[in-house]
Amino acid sequence: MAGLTPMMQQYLEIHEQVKDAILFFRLGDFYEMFFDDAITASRELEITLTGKDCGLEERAPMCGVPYHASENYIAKLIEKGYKVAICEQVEDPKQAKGLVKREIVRVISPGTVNDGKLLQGKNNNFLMSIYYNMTDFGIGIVDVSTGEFRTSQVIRAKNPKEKLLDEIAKYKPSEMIVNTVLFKDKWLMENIEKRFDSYVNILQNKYFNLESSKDIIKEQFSVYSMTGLGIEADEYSIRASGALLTYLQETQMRALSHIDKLQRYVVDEYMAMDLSTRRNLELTENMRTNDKKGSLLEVLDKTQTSMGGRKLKDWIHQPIIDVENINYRLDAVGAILEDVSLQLKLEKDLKNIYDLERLISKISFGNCNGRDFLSLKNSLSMIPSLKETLSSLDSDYLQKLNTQLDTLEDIRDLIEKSIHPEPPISVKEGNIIRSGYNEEVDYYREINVSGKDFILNLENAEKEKTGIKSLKIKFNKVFGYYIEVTKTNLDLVPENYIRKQTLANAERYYTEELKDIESKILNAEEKVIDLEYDIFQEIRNIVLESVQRVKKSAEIISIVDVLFSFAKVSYENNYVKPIVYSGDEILIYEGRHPVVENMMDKKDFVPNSVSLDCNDNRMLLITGPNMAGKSTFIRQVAIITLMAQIGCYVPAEKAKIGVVDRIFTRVGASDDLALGQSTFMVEMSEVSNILKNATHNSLIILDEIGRGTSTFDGLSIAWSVAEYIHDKEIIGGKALFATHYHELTQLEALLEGVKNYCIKVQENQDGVIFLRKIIPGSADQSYGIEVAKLAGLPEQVITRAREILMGLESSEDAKVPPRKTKEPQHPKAEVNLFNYQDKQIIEDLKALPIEDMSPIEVMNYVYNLRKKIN
Ligand SMILES: Nc1ncnc2c1ncn2[C@@H]1O[C@H](COP(=O)(O)OP(=O)(O)OP(=O)(O)O)[C@@H](O)[C@H]1O
Repeated sequence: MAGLTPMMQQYLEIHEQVKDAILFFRLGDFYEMFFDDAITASRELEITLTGKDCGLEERAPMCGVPYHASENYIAKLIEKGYKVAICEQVEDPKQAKGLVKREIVRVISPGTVNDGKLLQGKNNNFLMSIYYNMTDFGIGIVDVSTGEFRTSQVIRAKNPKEKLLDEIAKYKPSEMIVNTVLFKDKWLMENIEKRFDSYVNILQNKYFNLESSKDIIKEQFSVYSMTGLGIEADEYSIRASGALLTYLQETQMRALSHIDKLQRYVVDEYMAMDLSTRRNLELTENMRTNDKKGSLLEVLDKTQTSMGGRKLKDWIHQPIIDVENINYRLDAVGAILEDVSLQLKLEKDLKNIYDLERLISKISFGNCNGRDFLSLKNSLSMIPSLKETLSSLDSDYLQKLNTQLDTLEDIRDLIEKSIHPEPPISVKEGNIIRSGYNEEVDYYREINVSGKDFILNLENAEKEKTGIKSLKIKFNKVFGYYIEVTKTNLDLVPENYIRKQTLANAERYYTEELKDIESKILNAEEKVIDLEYDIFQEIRNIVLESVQRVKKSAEIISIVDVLFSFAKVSYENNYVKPIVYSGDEILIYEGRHPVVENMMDKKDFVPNSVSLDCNDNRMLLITGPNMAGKSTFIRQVAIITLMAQIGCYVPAEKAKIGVVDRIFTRVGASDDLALGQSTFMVEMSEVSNILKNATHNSLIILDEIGRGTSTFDGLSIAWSVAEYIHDKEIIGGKALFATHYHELTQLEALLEGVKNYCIKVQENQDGVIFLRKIIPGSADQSYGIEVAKLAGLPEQVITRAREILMGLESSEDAKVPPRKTKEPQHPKAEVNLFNYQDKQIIEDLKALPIEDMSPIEVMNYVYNLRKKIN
């Protein structure tokens, strides 16, 4: 723009490259923002907005943040959903003639944060790309902070949209990139945007181009063809991965060398779960607070390393279905459990290992310092001991892992002998290379040290020579070394002193000798800092050649850590090894809910057994009063099954688990008002998803479906859903069905696979006592009023409710009995429950051949009747 200052012109030109980001423009010790960015940033970060002369009549709005504190500010903007482009000075401002060269070095978006404040407390930070074409899809996922890159594809799935949502739910990425076909799919986009708190970028088709994707994949992973990665036949994986890499290259600018391995996985090799099942079972987050507290993850997480913590979360979200692999894991847990002293030793070894995955990516990115190298060395030093422990454990899996575990002694020794034991934070301050590693560094350091001694000696000599006792040799950045003499001693100053500066009370001088020493010292100081920096970079490059080895060891350590965690939690909570096999049965003897149990005194939790199969016991109908423990029981069956399938021992006395391919849950009123749907609508969509996707091998958990609508509608729906799931021709999977509709218990007599169970309560004169024990049969009462009493409803309301209930249960025409209290303001208490007077209806009802009618016919009749009387 004409009239603009050159710097402002440069600013605008650079901003053109990243129009959608806030540009952090490096100016000395600050990042400055101008124009609209400044207005946005000052508002969002609550920092002062000023103005800068930009060559135009009006000053440009401007605000800035100090470089050293920028991480916090960037974190804040990313959290609020902005992208930030970092623009650095690429030449030394002191050396530059005219305008300093600047360029964007990185664009940070929610999915590409690699370290710093935003990652604190976060287990992962996924960026996901999706290539979707209505029937198939491919995905690529990367955790930029560790460099882990995965890809998969699903071809001609029965319900590709649901399957895609399941995969997104597995990772809950911070950011997604999607192709235009997906963007145009209104239903999918709406669900993605509403269900996931993710930043969505729509990329043009060229990003997903097959040929250019292959090229960029080959380049990134150093392979000659897709065969080397095992994805030659996976067109959709290639497209999604290609787009992901292109996007990363465009935004990250700097080397992505830490992303060096592509992991292909097959979606169907894992148990599938949709987002609401993950939420309902509170796998990694508590449903109400959205944090780890109160989740299965919290109970199982005894990992000692951050890598192990991430791996555990990954395993919980991806239970496996391969029986052999599950048993491999279970045997390993057993081996660790068997020997308590080895378990303790393992804990100690693991505890001292830092996050190798993040350390190595920090080193790849170049934002590392001497302390990171020391952490790396200290962690690697633990590997020999870890190997020794593993070799004593009697498990094929652990032995296999141990043989693959590289001790990386060469790297450890290199760091040991080269890096200073107490390096500073900055790599440009010196003191980063250990003495004795490099002769040149030692030589200059010696000059530096002895030079400072020379200065002291010179100071003493000059004091003696001149007789000025207060004479001092000092140093400052502007003048270097100088001799300072107070005004009272000026007459003693010898002739060879050359004046440098006059102060109010003193004069400053230098001598030829002082200058000589100074130049030696300063040169040596500068030299050694530069030299140390170069050597540090050389060491970094050597370490980088072993990135793959470090990552492999990190992966193994993370797996060992999870297995250790399973053993520790099983030991502390008395979990047992389940028998996992590929049959139909789920038999749990005296099972417990791991999270509910953990929240109370353990002895107070009442264990319960279950027997499910795909024949006579394929649908268990659980009735029982409110608060009896129905939801806890049915969820615990799902959680125990899931725990077994991730390779963990289970909270029970005995368990035999036939692996399931999916767990479905429809639990309680998880109304999603944010989704703009009513409670009932959400419930029905979830049920619909179950009915469309469940198979013979699925485990289905239904908690009070139909509750969100009128009793008859709800009962009819619950009834027909139960029939549909029970039907072997359609689904025939294993199901647990908790309900308050006592009418449903009639199904036991009608369908061969249905069994009734209820939860025992005891009555006494004060109300009910919950025994929490599940027994065969159906509950006779719902005890809703007793529970309401326990909840503290006023006595008057409770007494009146009992009266009404008795009236409803006893009187033929179900009238609400009159109130005994006199409350004149209110309408008369005598209300006809159904408000029907029509004698004919009563006659019809009396004549109804109810014994010959099926329950559905009865319900339809009642339903129509209700319509009539309304
Ligand atoms: N087996 C058990 N042992 C001990 N306490 C239990 C057990 N099961 C459940 N509880 C306790 O009872 C509370 C209520 O359980 P839950 O929500 O499962 O009941 P519910 O029958 O589903 O109730 P509602 O029908 O009102 O939803 C739980 O929060 C837990 O504290």
